Amino acid sequence: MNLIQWLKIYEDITDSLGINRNEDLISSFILSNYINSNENFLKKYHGKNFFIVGNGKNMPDGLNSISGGVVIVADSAVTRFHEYASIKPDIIVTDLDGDINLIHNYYKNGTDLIIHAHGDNINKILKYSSKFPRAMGTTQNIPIKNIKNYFGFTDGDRSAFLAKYLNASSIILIGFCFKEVTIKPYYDENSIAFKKKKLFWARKLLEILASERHKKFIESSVIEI
Ligand SMILES: Nc1ncnc2c1ncn2[C@@H]1O[C@H](COP(=O)(O)OP(=O)(O)OP(=O)(O)O)[C@@H](O)[C@H]1O
Ligand SMILES: Nc1nc2c(c(=O)[nH]1)N=C(CO)CN2
Repeated sequence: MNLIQWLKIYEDITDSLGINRNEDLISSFILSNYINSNENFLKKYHGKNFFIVGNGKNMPDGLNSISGGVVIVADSAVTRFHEYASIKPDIIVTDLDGDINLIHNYYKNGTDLIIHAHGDNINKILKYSSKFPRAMGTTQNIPIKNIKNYFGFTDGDRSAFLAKYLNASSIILIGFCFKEVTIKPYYDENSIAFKKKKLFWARKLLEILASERHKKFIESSVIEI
């Protein structure tokens, strides 16, 4: 995928979800003031095997498959990852929606952080991003200054696109369940419907990524793409 192809998909996603693309852009400019200006710290991950941990119900079933490699935990998946896994994530990819104290504790202990800017997390960026000065920033819109676009939409599929960008030897998805969304306590009917649409796009994007890697996308608690 290249940026032009991504921006076409992004247009389809934002149209289908009713997302304002200008607000996404404004959010990136705000985030760019708070964080690291380069991605050099990512070099150490080049060419490795990657395990991406999502927040599907089936996540605990897949955690045993992690052996060596780089572990990326997607946002709120950090809560059950902390409960069930005895290792620390190498990277957390977040739109600052997950447990901030837990994310900050991992960060203080060396976990790298990729913060995603979008139009619906501007308040969280203003409130929390100064706690993470060595984090990298991403956008789903046009990249600007120190804010990159590695492609992808939800924290989970964006993590997989980051692994692809880092030339991953293998990408294993754990805790990706497309049959049933994981409901957070504060979700109402509208947010459940919104989340289902997001997950639809996450799956579509992961299928595209799998086909770029000449892999067949087969749903299970451990998916290799
Ligand atoms: N069944 C599932 N329910 C929720 N997330 C899932 C599921 N299966 C896989 N995931 C992946 O886990 C990632 C982390 O979950 P999380 O609940 O933090 O979602 P999110 O992307 O931050 O969405 P939102 O900000 O809308 O809550 C998601 O981005 C998604 O890609
Ligand atoms: N504008 C906007 N962009 C997003 C959103 C969202 O709620 N609003 N959620 C995402 C992943 O969960 C990714 N991108």
